[in-house]
Amino acid sequence: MLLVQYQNRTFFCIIIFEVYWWRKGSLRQTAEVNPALSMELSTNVTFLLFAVLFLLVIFLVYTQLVSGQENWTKYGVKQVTMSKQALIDFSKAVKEIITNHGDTVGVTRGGMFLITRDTELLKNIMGKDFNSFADRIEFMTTVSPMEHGLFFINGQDWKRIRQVMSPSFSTGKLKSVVWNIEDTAKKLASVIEECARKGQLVPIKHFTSQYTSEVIARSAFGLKTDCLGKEDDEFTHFTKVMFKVRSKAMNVVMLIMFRFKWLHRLLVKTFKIGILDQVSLEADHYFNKLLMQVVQERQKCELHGKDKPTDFLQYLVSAKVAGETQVEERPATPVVFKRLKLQRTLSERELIGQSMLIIFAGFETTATTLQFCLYLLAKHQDIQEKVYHEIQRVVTSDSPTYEELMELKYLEQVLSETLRLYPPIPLVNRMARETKHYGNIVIPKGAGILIPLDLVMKDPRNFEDPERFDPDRFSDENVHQIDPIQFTPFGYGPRKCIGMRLAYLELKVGLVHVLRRVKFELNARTEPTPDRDVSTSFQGILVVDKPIQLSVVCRHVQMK
Ligand code: HEM
Repeated sequence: MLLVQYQNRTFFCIIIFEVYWWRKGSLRQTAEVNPALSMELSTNVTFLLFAVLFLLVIFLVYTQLVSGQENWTKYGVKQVTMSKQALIDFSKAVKEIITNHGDTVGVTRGGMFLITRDTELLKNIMGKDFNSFADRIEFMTTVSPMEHGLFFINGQDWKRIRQVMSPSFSTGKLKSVVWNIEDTAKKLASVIEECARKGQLVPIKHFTSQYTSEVIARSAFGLKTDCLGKEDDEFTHFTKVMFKVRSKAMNVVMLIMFRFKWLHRLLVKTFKIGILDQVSLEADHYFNKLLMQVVQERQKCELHGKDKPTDFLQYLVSAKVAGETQVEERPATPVVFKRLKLQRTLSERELIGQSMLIIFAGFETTATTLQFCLYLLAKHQDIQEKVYHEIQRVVTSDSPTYEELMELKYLEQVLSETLRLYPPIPLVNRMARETKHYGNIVIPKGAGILIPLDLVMKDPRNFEDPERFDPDRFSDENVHQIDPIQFTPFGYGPRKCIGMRLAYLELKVGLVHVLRRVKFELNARTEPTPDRDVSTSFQGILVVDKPIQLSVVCRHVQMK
C-alpha cells in the first residue's frame, strides 16, 4: 500500500499524524495505569517512530532522487549527471557540464532541469515566449513577508506587483534620490582617503557593503543610518545576515527539499523550523518591526497630504494608495468564467515584502560590483587614469549632477565590463508553464530552466578573448556588435532586474567621489598580489574566496 502510494503527499502526511495520535493516545492510557512502564514505552515508541520515519525518508529520497527519474533524451536533449561539485559550488558544476557536454543539456536530480547557454534558445525563453516562461522556479519558503517579494512571486501577482513598482524606478524618481546617495558617497571617499593617509590597506568589501547598506537605508526608507568607517549599525548588521548563506551540509538537505517542496513548506510554515528558512528569523523580526512602523507613518503622511519624503518607500506607499481606487477588469477565460476585477495595489504585507526585497536585491549585488570594479581598476592602472580624467573633465563641481553622471560614458563602459566578468548573480532560472517545441528540442511543462549568465557572457562566440578586461567593447563604435542577449548581468526580457538604472547610478556616484580623491593599486601586501587573480565561488551570489584588500594613495588634487 505504502509502496504504491508513496508519491501521494497527503497519504504520507496522514501516516505521520496517524502514528503520532496513536502514540499519544496509547501512552496516555498506559500512564494512567503504570507511570514507570509508560516512560519506558514512550522511549521505545519514540525510537520506533523515528526509525520508521527515517527509513521512509531514505526510501523516498532514493526513489525520487536516484532511480525512476524521467530522462531528457526523449525530449531531444542530452541527459547528463551532475557531479558532486554541485553541492560545493553549483555554478562551477554547471560550467563543467556545459564545457564537457555542449550548450544545452538536461539534468534530472531533484526534478527536470534544462541548462542552456544557447542564445537563440534563451531569446525565446526569456523574451519572445515570455508568457510560457514568466515564472521562476518556486523555492522561496519562509515565514517572512519577503516571500511576496517581486523576485520570488509568480503568475498574476508578479504582473500586478511589477506594474505597481515600475514607476518608482522612473528617471524622474531616480533624479530625486541622487542627493540621498551623494552624502554617503562622500563619506565612503573620506574613509578610504583616511586609509591612504594612514598607509592602511582597504578592506574593500567591508566598505562597499557599508556604502550600499547606508544608501538603501537613506534612499529607500529615509532612515538616517551612519555606519561608514565605524562598527556596523543594526540596519547594516541585519542587512548582511538577512539571507542565509548555506553550508555544504545544508546544501545537501536543500537538494533533498527541492524534490519535496511540500515537505519543506510544511516544516518551515507549519512547524516553524528555523534552519530551513532561507531568511534569518532575527533579521526578519528586525525589518518587520522597523518597516511596519515606517510604513504606517508614511501611509498617514500620504493620506493627510503632508510634505512627502522623496524615497522609494514613499513612492511605493503612494502607488499603493493610488492603486486602491484603480480597478483593472480582466476578461473571462475558459478557466475563469467571470470577468475579474483586480485592484492595481499592494496589501500591507506585500508592501513590507517589497521593501525587504529592495534591501535584499539591492545591497549585496551593488556592493559586490563596486568591489570588483575597484579591484579591476587597481589591476589596470591605464584604465583607472582614463576614468579619472573623464571625471575631471565632465564633473564641474563638488557634487555631480544627474546629467553629468549620465555623461560619464567611459565609467559606464568600465562598469559594464566589470559586470560581464563578475556578474553578482551568475545563475538565474525560469519555469515552463506549458510544453514548448524548439526544433528537435522539447521543453516539457513544469521543467525548470537554469540560465548560466556568466557562461553566456564569457563565451568566446559572444565576446572575443572573453577573460580580458576591455571596457572598449562597450564603446559607441563597438557596442552595436553586442546582441542584448549576450550581455545579461541584469537578466533579460520582462523579468529583467527592475533596479538596473538605480544600481548604475549608485555605482557611478560612489566611484566619482572615491576616484577623485584616491588611486587604487596592487602590490606585494595586497590581496591578491599583482601576479594573481581573485578566485571566486558561488553561494547564491558571486563571492570572493579571500577578502580583497587594496592599497590606496591620495591624489591631493584640489577640487574644481
Ligand atoms: C549591480 C547590481 C545588480 C545586479 C547585477 C542585479 C541583477 C539582477 C538579476 C540577474 C536579476 C534576475 C533577472 C532575470 O531573471 O532575468 C535581478 C532581478 C531583480 N532585481 Fe536586481 N540587480 C542589481 C541591483 C538591484 C537593485 C539596486 C535593486 C532594487 C533596488 C534590484 C531589484 C531587483 C528585483 C526587484 C528583481 C526581480 C525582478 C522581477 O522578478 O520582476 N536589483 N537583478
